[in-house]
Amino acid sequence: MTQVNQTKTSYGIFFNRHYPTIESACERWGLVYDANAEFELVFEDNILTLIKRDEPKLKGISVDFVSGAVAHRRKFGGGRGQSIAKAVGLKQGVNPSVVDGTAGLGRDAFVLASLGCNVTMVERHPVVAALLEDGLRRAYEDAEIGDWMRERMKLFHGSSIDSLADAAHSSNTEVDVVYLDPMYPHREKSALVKKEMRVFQSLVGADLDADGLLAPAMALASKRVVVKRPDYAEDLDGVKPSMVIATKKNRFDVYVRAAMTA
Ligand SMILES: C[S@@+](CC[C@H](N)C(=O)[O-])C[C@H]1O[C@@H](n2cnc3c(N)ncnc32)[C@H](O)[C@@H]1O
Repeated sequence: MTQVNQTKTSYGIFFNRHYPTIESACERWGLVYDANAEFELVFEDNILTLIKRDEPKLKGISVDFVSGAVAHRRKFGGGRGQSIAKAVGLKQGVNPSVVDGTAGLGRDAFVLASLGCNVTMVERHPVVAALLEDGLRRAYEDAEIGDWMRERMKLFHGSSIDSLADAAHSSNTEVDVVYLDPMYPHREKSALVKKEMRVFQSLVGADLDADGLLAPAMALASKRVVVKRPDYAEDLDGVKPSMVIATKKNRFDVYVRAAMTA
């Protein structure tokens, strides 16, 4: 079962209008046919893929939790010793519930879910949400990971700035951690940015309103807010974190509200 809450928006995209599967996916996500659109969605080998039409040599983007890089990381990536696991406060006997307020391609959310967290992903871009829904569909059906994926990973389509604040007002269910990884304006020349990231970045752009995420995240999270930033970035909304966990190129800024208990 795909667990998706949909908000209708309208976004122009190119796709094959004679292919019912892709037509219905586009209709579901409010993606309207545009012959001159910069991006194309294709559905091949049971996978929805995004292609940048003026750079056909760049690999398309799709969400694949079953095989490829994220599956490899699940098996060999260092488990709860990883920096992201420490940042959200995963320790023996503690499986925090997490809202990932900037889901993107769901990689960080998947790492956390595979380590035992219940993760609700929030994504506002309709094309990214469509790719995530497709990745979840295949993962939910998979013999190896399907059972726990259906239990632990959900998708919500909408803006976190509104939905986190709404959830905080009306919440009966406790959210331990809000995780944020907004797109940061890249300082490297675009040719140096990894090819796949280039397609993704040109699709979603820089999240210039990211500072507005911190206050609703702090209102919702009962234990902590974790913000992933490039090492050279300033603090989100100018607010100093309680602690910082540094990795090679990034850091996790942790805003602690309460101790993490089982
Ligand atoms: C850098 S990507 C996140 C990558 C993700 N951590 C991963 O591991 O794949 C940022 C994503 O957050 C989304 N986003 C930014 N601001 C948002 C908001 N206020 N509400 C919902 N989604 C948001 C963007 O559309 C983009 O897809």
